[in-house]
Amino acid sequence: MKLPRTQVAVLETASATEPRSISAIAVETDENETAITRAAFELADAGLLDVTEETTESVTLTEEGEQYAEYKLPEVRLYRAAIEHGAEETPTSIGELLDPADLDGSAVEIALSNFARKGYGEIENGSVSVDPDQDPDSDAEAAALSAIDSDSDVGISTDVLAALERRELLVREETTTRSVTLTDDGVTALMEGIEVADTVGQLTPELLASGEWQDVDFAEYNVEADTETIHGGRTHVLRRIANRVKRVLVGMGFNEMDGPHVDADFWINDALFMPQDHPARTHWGRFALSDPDRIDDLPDELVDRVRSAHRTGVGEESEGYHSPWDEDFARELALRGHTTSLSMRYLAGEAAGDFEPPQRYFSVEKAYRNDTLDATHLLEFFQIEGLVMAEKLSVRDLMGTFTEFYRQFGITDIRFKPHYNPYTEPSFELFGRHPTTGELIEIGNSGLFRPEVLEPLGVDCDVMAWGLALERLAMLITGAEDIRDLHGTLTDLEFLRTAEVTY
Ligand SMILES: N[C@@H](Cc1ccccc1)C(=O)O
Repeated sequence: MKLPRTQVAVLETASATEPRSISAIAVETDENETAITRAAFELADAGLLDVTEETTESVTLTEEGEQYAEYKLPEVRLYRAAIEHGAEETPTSIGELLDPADLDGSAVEIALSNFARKGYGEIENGSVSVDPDQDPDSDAEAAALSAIDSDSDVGISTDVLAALERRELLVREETTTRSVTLTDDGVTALMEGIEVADTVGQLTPELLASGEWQDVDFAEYNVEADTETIHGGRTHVLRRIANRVKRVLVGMGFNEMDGPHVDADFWINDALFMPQDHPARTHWGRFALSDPDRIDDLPDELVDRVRSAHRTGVGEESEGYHSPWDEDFARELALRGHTTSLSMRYLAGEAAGDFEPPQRYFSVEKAYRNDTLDATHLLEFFQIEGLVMAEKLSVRDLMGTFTEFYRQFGITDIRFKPHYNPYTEPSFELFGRHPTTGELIEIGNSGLFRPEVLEPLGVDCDVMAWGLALERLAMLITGAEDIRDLHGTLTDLEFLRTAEVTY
């Protein structure tokens, strides 16, 4: 025999000798009672099961009933107080009895009417007289209340129950309990073996046309079943953080710079007073372009001033490198190794017109380095470039700006380490504490531009600047321990899907 799953479960849980309640079966089979009830009636129709119904009454005290169970009925309290006051001899005014009987408000009315109803005495013209032969200890209503209160509501007469119900001291409820017992046919069926019938997942035209739909068991929806997680489109973690960085910097009064990814070495390095034999300028460090491999249009006057800064320095105390300076090299094209090339173009008045202080600029753009790929280095990464041009700037301004910037991302533990850059003096590297490893990781580099950079550009005030790594900021924000989880060819999609960006 083949039966739907729930029916099989009911049959297997039912007994032939002892009625079992639907709710017990529901608990045991881990099904809901409605499904079990339906299955039980279907089995009863098939003659495999007997279903019996038993109606039981449950009685519960109302709040007032509970109160009286604890503090006695108002009429009983009135009777006791009256006896103590000697009201069996002389009628006592009600007023005098209220306090000793602990009655007030509506309880007074309740006490008086029930006192009279139960024949505890008489009330006339505001005075109470009692019948000394009454015994409130055997008050049936009081006894019933305490019996119900202590859950032993056996043997309470229906009259008393009705009276207490009228007084709204209790509520009566009828509950129907259904129990099942296996019939002989049920037992036989079980012994012969019952299989779980296949369930139909979808109603088809064929099922309808053949009438078969009436006999099949439809699968129930399981709204708690595990389902495949569907990942909707989502802005990349890094892009989200980049957007946030931009908003923060705009909020701090900065404008956004842009410029070429491929640029002349002049803007990437020479304008920055980077000696032409600096290791970062060798073919190991940079991605050079071969076609075209150089540009012609450089601002001639600036080229001359930069050449002279490199060769002999600027002003009185600056020396320069006293080495040859090759203009051809300065015209060579490469992917920018940092976005400080943009700062140079802006400071030179090349990009945003006349550049008078005060100015604040930033960019969140890609830089390219021929580094060795590892957990903290990528060949291309995003730099958060920034510059502030103003009359009087100090290291304090630099630190204050970083403190404020990182604070917006909830990062408060940042460290400054004196550093060397050919183009800034003083220079500082920045470190932040990784949230999961606890290690200090380098998050940026900064400083105040040297006169050898500023003078050729025609800038005669202070300029502080920095390059912060967006990916390192992202590591601090997301807890990523490997930069390659965030971007590159090995990104961990699961990490990106679930990464929490908190700030
Ligand atoms: N260009 C530097 C960052 C920097 C920019 C401006 C001033 C000082 C430092 C780097 O890539 O590390």
